[in-house]
Amino acid sequence: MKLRLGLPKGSLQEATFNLFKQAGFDFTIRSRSYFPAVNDPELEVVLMRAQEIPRYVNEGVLDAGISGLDWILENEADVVEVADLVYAKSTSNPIRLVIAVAKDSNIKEVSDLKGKRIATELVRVTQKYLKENGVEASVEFSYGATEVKVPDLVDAIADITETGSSIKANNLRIIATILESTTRFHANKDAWADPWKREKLQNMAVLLQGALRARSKVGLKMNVPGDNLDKILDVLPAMKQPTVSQLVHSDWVAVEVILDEKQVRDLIPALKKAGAQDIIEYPLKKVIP
Ligand SMILES: Nc1ncnc2c1ncn2[C@@H]1O[C@H](COP(=O)(O)OP(=O)(O)OP(=O)(O)O)[C@@H](O)[C@H]1O
Ligand SMILES: O=P(O)(O)OC[C@H]1O[C@H](OP(=O)(O)OP(=O)(O)O)[C@H](O)[C@@H]1O
Ligand SMILES: [Mg+2]
Repeated sequence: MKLRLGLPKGSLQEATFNLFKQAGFDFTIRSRSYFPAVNDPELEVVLMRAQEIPRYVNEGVLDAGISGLDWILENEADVVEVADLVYAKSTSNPIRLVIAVAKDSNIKEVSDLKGKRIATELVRVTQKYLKENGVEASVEFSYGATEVKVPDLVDAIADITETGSSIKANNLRIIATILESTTRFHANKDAWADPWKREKLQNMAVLLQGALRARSKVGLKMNVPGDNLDKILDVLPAMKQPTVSQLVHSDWVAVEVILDEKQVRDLIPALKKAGAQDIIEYPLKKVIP
């Protein structure tokens, strides 16, 4: 038995391949081939556009796939969400589908879009949003490079923003957020109903989530004179349960803890001050609660 999996070409490709690698799935792409080789004989992988993956998952051509929530909604794909994977092209944050206008435009809010022209790759999602807000406007499909169409070709755009640099570079101003979107590991309903496929999907989800969770965390290990242990435990973040082990032939102990990487910069000097020595920090590949 094999699970047929669609992975995105384009914006999400590199980040997706990196995440899968960290999760233990290694892909090799031969040039121009859309069928990467993978080190898991239970997987059959197809590279496709993110726009189309939810549709093919919905239709059962693929058992499962990776794409953004934006394209799942745009395709009105009735799929099972196996895992919400919070990563995008260049960050680990959700992205936003926003409506933007030229900086000096007199369009200030959604109601000002009445009778205006809006270009977007996500026509249905945009139309639905305008309808919910009681605004009648003309929404036209854009193949991409949408930002450059304002103000000469259209009055506004609905486009993805991640770092904000495209909005800034094109002198645009955001007037509304239609949707926050993250990357979704989603499956076909019949595939989900198949016990073997469901278990495979769930196992993959654990590994993928574990890999993502590990990215913001590190391990910290140190040696501490037994007398200083209480002081050290006071410094360490309260909700953590450090592992304390006795060093052989010594009254020193080793303390080990997993914590958010962003805490480490303040913590290491404090630990040193409290008497810790031989402090090491190491990266983690997976964290499974
Ligand atoms: N920074 C980003 N810019 C655009 N899309 C992003 C970004 N980060 C994540 N995504 C997600 O990637 C998918 C975009 O893929 P899509 O195939 O529409 O375009 P693309 O990969 O950017 O290709 P193209 O270069 O033709 O625009 C969407 O689901 C979107 O949510
Ligand atoms: O906020 P930012 O980090 O700048 O990212 C958002 C930009 O990235 C995407 O463009 P893409 O590279 O897919 O090109 P496209 O416009 O041709 O789709 C998206 O459509 C925005 O233009
Ligand atoms: Mg794009």
